[in-house]
Amino acid sequence: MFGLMDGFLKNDAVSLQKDILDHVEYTVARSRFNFDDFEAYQALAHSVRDRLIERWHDTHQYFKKKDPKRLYFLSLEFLMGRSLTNSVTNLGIQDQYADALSQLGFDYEVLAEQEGDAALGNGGLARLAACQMDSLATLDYPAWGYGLRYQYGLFRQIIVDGFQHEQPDFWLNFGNPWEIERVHVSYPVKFYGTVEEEVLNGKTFRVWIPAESVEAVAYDNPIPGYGTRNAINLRLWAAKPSDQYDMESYTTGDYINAIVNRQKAETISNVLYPDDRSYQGKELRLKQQYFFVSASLQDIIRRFKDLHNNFDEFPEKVALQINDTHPSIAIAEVMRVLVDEEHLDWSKAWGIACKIFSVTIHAVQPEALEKVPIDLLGSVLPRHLEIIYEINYCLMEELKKIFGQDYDKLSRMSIIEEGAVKCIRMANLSLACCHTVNGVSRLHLETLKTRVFKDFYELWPQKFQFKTNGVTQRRWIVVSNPSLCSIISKWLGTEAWIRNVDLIAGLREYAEDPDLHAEWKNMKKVNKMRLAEYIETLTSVKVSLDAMFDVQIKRIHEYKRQLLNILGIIHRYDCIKNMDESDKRRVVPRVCIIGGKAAPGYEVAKKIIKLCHAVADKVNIDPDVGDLLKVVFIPDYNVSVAELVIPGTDLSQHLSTAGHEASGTGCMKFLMNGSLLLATADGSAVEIAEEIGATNMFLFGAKVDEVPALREKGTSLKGSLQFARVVRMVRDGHFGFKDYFKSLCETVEEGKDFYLLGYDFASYLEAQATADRAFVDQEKWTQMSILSTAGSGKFSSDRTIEEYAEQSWGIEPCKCPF
Ligand SMILES: CCc1ccc([C@H](C)CC(=O)N[C@@H]2O[C@H](CO)[C@@H](O)[C@H](O)[C@H]2O)cc1
Repeated sequence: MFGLMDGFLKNDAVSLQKDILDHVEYTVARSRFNFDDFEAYQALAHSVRDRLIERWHDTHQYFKKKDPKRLYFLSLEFLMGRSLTNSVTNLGIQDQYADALSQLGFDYEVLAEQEGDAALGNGGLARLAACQMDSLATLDYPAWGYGLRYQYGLFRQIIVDGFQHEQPDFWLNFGNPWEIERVHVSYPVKFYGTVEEEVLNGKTFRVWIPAESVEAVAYDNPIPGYGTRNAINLRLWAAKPSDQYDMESYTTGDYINAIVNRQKAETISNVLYPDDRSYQGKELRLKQQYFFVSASLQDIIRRFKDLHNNFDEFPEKVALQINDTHPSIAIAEVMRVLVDEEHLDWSKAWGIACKIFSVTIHAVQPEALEKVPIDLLGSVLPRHLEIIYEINYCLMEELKKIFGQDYDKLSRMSIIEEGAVKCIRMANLSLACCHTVNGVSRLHLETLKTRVFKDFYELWPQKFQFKTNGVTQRRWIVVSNPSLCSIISKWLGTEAWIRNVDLIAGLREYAEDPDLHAEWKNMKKVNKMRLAEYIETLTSVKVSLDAMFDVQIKRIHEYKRQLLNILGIIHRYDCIKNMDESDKRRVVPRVCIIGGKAAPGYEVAKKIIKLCHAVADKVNIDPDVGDLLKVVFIPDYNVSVAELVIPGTDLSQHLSTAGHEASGTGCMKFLMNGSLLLATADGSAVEIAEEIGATNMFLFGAKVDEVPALREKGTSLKGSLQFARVVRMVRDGHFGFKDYFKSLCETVEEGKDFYLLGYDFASYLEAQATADRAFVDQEKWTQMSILSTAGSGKFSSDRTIEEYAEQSWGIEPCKCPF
């Protein structure tokens, strides 16, 4: 029903052809008789964009009419990936487009490959934000996403002789059909300067006299919901020189300098920080955070004031979600605007701030929590520093009333961190203000309650909640695994699961059905063939489809223990080398696939990437091993690569030391696609085991409450003999680069093995052996695979968003009727 008649634009194949050819001629400006695949893609994208814009307009007209409470989702990162196929799928016109294009002599898949990824983020946090936008739109919530329009996304990973090199990702080179530049939606953002005292009818006010102004211009990215007319907005800000010419240099003919200064302004939003580890207190990073926060709040308050003139109503109309502490300067900015510009008194303003803000923390390691040096904040945002001091003063006064002279606790809870470099603890600022503090899995919240934010939890237990992460089944099944999508719809007898994924549990009753098994195995084979072709094209390694495709794809981090995976591979290789032919016949062939980017300055992570290549170079050419074991590092891992690798995976690995992965979302995508999980009981894996049954996955390793004691043990903690042997092989140069890998081996030496690779190695090998045995019985494996998909419903971002809407944001669906 929906999709055929779409506003004014028709979606029958002939109309689509006409629109595409019109865009070839009038938008891409190529003759309709001579254009290449990329130009065809651009024209196709613009014809889809037209249909998104119609829905965007209708949705926002309707929101304006209904004036519902809106959610504003502030995130410094959105990892959107490609938009074309996701958009036509959510518009429900994929088939019409495929027909229209084939009649024009084009293959839809070929054109879809022309699109580059929008990689405006690092990893989990960023992709989660993108999945959540898809669910917010599909569930008809009146929501806006706000972020930065980086000109350079996450670097391209180029591998040269096994080493990672970073290449700038200038993704806007050929323009971006998925955005609409809103030249009229722009706001000045101020920086630096001083704060003066001003008296106004007897009342003294603090007035910020900024020294620099940069213009923020909006770029709108329509986000279509699936199976609804609603399309919400992701508004990304780009910095432009403000039109206030500094006439001074202009008149002195120092024209060039004037232009250079103007250009300097633009750099604020230019590049994404590629580091998802610790916060380095960089000035540009702080300016990026304040730039998008200030522009977003000016936009939000302008929209509120269009229909309201009393800030008492603000909390009823606005919910502000900050994605980790990166946008938490927004708290000080709201106080500045309400007190300095709207002249509300402090406590009233604070009351409003505490009603509108909620935060989600995505990290476990205290060092990932942001601390801004006071000098830096004082120079870039002098008035905000004053406000944060005032907020901290009120907090300390409140705590003194409760905890008296317990100065240790007061100094732990203070927003101001004394010490060599006095800092602002952005997490404590967020906790002091936000009405809800969310963890991203049940286990993560326990860690926040008992370790990271213990003091605050004891003071405000009601603020602490968890919203277990989720992923959108639209992109991660319907778009990336169409053959699985049709199997599910066929056996459930409906497509309703795409909007209501709890229905997917209906597959359970067919988990042993031989016909479903046959279709399921064929689906996996088709996806493995696609992956095998991709691997051969990229790495010229030929892999056998009968092998188990074993995958670990995520950012490279010591706590994610890609090194444990590689040491496990070396063990497997070593065993095969020492086998006789009869033993070899019982070996379950494996293709071990690893992929992920290392933060440019993260040396240990880069060594792990090199070691993976060094092992691959040795194993893949070893005649004694042949097809029994292949090792592949997939370069430049990103959203589109994940969409290709995940459907073709038999076994996925999630090896974080228990207590270190806040949630993990890759595991959920593998689960939805019927790949079995080999994992530690960490983050969301614990909840996955509850949903599908621990016997349908391969759990191993120390449990979260065992880790601290094991670490205490230090040198007395003996790794297994096998572990010592494989580390020795690396140290002795078995894979070359002896000196280069020395420090890497030292990270897992007894007494220094912080992430417990040695301790967990034995149970890891056991879990791997159990997986081997399970894989031999293909019917058993297929049943476990079907039960994995059937148990994945909980891990849809739709469930996550519904929980946030009901328990944190207090927003209701607002479905555009026409
Ligand atoms: C300041 C630099 C920086 C940038 C990004 C981050 C992110 C919080 C890191 C991140 O992506 N965390 C991941 O978030 C996912 C979504 O909630 C979780 O599933 C992962 O467990 C968590 O590591 C930390 C530090």
